[in-house]
Amino acid sequence: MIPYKHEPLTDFSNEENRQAYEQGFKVVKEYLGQEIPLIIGGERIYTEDKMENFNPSDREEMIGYVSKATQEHAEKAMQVAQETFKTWRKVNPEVRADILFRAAAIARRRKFELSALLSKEAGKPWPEADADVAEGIDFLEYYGRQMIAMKDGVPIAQRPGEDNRFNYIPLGVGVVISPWNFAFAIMAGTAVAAAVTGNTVLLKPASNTSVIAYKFVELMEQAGLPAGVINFVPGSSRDIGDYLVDHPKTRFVSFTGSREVGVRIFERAAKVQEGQIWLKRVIAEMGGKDTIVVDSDADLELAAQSIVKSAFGFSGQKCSACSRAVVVSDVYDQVLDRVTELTKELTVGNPEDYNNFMGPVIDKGSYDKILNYVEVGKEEGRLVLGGTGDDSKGYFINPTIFADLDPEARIMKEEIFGPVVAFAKAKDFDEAIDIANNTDYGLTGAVISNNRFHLEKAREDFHVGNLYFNRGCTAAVVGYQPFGGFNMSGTDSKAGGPDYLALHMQAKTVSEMH
Ligand SMILES: NC(=O)c1ccc[n+]([C@@H]2O[C@H](COP(=O)([O-])OP(=O)(O)OC[C@H]3O[C@@H](n4cnc5c(N)ncnc54)[C@H](O)[C@@H]3O)[C@@H](O)[C@H]2O)c1
Ligand SMILES: N[C@@H](CCC=O)C(=O)O
Repeated sequence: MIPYKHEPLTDFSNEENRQAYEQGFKVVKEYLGQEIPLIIGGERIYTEDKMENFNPSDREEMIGYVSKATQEHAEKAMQVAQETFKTWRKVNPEVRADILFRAAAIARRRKFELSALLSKEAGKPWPEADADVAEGIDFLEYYGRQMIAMKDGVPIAQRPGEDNRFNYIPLGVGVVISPWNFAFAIMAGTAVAAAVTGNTVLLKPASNTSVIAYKFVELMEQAGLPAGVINFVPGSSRDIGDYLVDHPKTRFVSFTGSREVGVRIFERAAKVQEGQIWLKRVIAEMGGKDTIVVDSDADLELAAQSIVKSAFGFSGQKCSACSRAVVVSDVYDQVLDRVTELTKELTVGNPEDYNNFMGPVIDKGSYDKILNYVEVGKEEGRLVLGGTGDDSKGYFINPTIFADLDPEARIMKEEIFGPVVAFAKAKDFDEAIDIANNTDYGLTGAVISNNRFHLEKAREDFHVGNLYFNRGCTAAVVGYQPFGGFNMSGTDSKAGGPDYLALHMQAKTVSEMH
């Protein structure tokens, strides 16, 4: 088996690749507006009540009509998953890994279709969609290899006449709850991390992006995943969210999403339900309020480029997005002016057009929430650019820059999850790091500096799970920059990292006396 290497991103300056993406749209158009079933134990179940998934760039275009799981369906899926676990847990880890490798190959062959679907269902510009699919392929390749590496456990101390073994075994039935913003990568990564380690899964994707999740479960079946290992239960979190989390047979919950929901899940999962014989494990990857710090001795062009790309890529709808720029005062105006200049060049429009850098935000709820924060920003700071939106056809918000914020301002502390960046001035580098650390989160951050001692200070004191030097604060690559945050950014797990699969297993010691 060749060593892991991340999936290369597509070069869209190449005409052939652009044509392949356009062809991807043609393939997607063949199944737009399809009815999407639940998948429980391999059985397709179509429900009367459905979610209407629309294109956030053009809400008249329906992506699919997705069946909604009820608590009865969730219960059926739980029973199927428990039964399947009895056999799946005993399948050779190398066989489980082979399924992931085959799934990666299938996804690679279909990557333009999958990316085109993300452009439609999640409003992702081509490069962002391509990166999302590439990351999903990376998770499949990386976790497959990780499982093989862990299959024989860890050597432990031995004594004459004794054979001591330390092996990892699966946990049981996992509820995997995924977000809409990395609708392929995170949904696929969290589901296969649970499955490849021998668990069975109830997958509840975000409602906005359930069609790509369905396509993924189909793809896993094509790769040979047995029925009942991943059960697809899209639906309203109001109807089945608590039910899945509270269920006494739920052994663990792997959640990626907002702080608010993550805290709710963490609290509910802590309660031992009637008939429950374990403490549920919760793996949570939550929100962020991420900062790029710019030092006085720094490449200011790099700083400006990094802020713009990290703040406005995918309309800032990333937990890793740069929503705060903290700049040392003697270079503040220069950096702010350059960021403003670069931002004016960004194109906003339907992401099906390759030339658009930014597409829409995901839905009306997000649109209204972000514009509400714009009004807050106008009270707290100086609006330098943007602050407007257009929801006549889709949910488009222009890239927005606020300046001269107090470090304690709301738009400096609360996750907006949109194309809004707030600038604050620091009197020196030490103060900049203090401001960077003043949120409840601890996900990503970046420092743009040529001062080695300042970088080393940041390495020690800038309290985020993913810290980057002299680059932007988004775009962790699986296996190279394991991803996950501190404090209210989650349970300190690191997706795409060497210890991630262990979170889905438990260690067993067996000692034989000869
Ligand atoms: N840390 C990370 O790696 C990471 C990655 C992506 C997104 N996020 C965060 O996710 C948020 C954006 O994603 P979102 O809008 O999908 O988040 P969300 O919390 O609204 O929803 C996430 C998932 O939880 C489900 N859900 C909602 N309420 C639930 C409940 N009561 N019980 C069970 N499930 C429930 C949703 O249906 C969805 O599938 C942002 O805060 C972002 O920072 C974090
Ligand atoms: N892992 C992604 C962020 C995921 C959250 O939305 C990145 O590193 O930019």
